[in-house]
Amino acid sequence: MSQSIIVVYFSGFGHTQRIAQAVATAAGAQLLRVDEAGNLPPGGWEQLAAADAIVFGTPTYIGSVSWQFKKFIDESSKVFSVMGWKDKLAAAFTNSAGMNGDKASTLYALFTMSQQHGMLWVGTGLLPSTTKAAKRDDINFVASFTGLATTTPSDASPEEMVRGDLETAHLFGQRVAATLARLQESADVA
Ligand SMILES: Cc1cc2nc3c(=O)[nH]c(=O)nc-3n(C[C@H](O)[C@H](O)[C@H](O)COP(=O)(O)O)c2cc1C
Repeated sequence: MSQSIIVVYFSGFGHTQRIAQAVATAAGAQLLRVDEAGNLPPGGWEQLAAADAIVFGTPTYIGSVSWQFKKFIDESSKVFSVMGWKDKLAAAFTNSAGMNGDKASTLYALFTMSQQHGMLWVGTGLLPSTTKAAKRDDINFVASFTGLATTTPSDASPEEMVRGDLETAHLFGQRVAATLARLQESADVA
């Protein structure tokens, strides 16, 4: 069975967009950008309705989702009212400047949103790199499990983003696609 995965994201300055691209490439997903006014392009809601999995991505701004992404989330209440995303897979990522930066607040907000929609959550499933020998370029150096968390120094361009974070994004995208494939295989057998 073919699978349709959408990575819907907002990015103010291009950093979260780079993560979105890495996740989408690895997942074989389409990208859908929430614009500066918090709107989807024409046909965006229909694309989401047709998807089997939706990966949500936003920078962390003042400890939570950007207002543009929050507007998109609030507008999804129309979908909620008919349980339009029920049983689709959901996953999320966020990028911020601080190693902690309260990224977890953003991921929990997205998790809560997904559960209100009745979606099925996929975490990172990646071991963290937490030993004395840990290096910044290691996989899941940020040690996030609920969703993908990446860190970009506040003065770094999108081109200067950490290679290990981009590789972690790649593995995360692969996990979403593999989870969806397993779910669809079980549905085919049943
Ligand atoms: C309005 C605003 C608020 C921010 N708040 C936080 C924050 O709470 N925690 C953090 O670690 N970084 C914070 N940052 C830094 C951004 O998360 C960081 O620059 C990120 O890479 C921006 O991603 P983008 O280029 O996709 O917009 C903030 C940046 C802005 C512009």
